[in-house]
Amino acid sequence: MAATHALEATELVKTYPAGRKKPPLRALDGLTFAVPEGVVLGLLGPNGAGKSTTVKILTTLSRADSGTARVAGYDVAKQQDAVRRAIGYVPQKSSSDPMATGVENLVLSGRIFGLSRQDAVRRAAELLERFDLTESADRQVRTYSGGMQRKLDVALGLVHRPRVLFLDEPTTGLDPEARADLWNEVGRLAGTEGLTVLLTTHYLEEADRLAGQLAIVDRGKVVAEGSPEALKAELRGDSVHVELVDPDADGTVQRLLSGLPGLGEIVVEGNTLRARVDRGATAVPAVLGALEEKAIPVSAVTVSRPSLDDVYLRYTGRSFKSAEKNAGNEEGRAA
Ligand SMILES: Nc1ncnc2c1ncn2[C@@H]1O[C@H](COP(=O)(O)OP(=O)(O)OP(=O)(O)O)[C@@H](O)[C@H]1O
Repeated sequence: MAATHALEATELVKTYPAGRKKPPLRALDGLTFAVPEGVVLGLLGPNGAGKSTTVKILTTLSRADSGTARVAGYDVAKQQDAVRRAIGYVPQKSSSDPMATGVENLVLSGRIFGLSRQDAVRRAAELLERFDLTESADRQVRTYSGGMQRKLDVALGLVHRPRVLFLDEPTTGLDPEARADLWNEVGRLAGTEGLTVLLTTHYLEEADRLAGQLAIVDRGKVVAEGSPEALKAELRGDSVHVELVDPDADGTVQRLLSGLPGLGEIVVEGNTLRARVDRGATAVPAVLGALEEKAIPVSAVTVSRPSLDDVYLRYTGRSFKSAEKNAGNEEGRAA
């Protein structure tokens, strides 16, 4: 069945019980997005934003309280078997058997998906080649590096030739080189093989690099959607970041700068001040002058083109870093 969209989520709501006498936690609060075939969709959000809950619903491991979702054209609530056949799922934790070899893991997985022994062996060889693991095919997986294990995990998700692949935080814990290697592999899968990929991540750089389309998730909702380039291009002008020597405890800096012309979206978090300006070259002297006049010491200033962090800030009112930091302490969102 040809799908207009390979992935489609409409107004998904999911609540979890939050314990005695507490209102239920609203993990998804009307989450909506749509992705055409062959695109890498990045679901970007801090811990607790609702990414894993979304993936669980789309892979039929969990049910939404309300709303609908379709994967490869199939309804996740009503056509679960068809959805399961159409998807590959690479969980955060490896599903390979560390005591078995790479090729044994792949062949077993192929057999579970119903391939004949001969087809499973052929598919395993193809995938080992594809992920540059042929030389290590006969070694136990426990001897693999982190990057090799992750590549094998992705290969395991592809054994049955799915149309949509789910990657849950695929590069967490990998060193920069292994991360870049996996980024190349994933980019190739979508680019040359027409696979649709849903990738969850809390790395801004990963989202920027890999996602053809990005959905920024915050508190159970998609707050912004588009290609990373388009989202950044919507923010005109420059970003100014000022590191203050002391935190702006009483809001003096915020008030002071709010009065300056040409400065918008001023956010002060601890020692860091961020603002959007039409032109960095003219705004910086004005900002520094105003701070100096009030004897507020500054340790560093940078001017840059808008980043995804600025996009996040624009739509949520907080920086990505502070949202990550606070995610663990948050009381949760009452339903
Ligand atoms: N089984 C559960 N029972 C109760 N609360 C849950 C359950 N699963 C998730 N939650 C809560 O729902 C919210 C969304 O969680 P979810 O795991 O979807 O977020 P996430 O964006 O994937 O974060 P992470 O990057 O940490 O996996 C969080 O506040 C989380 O604590």
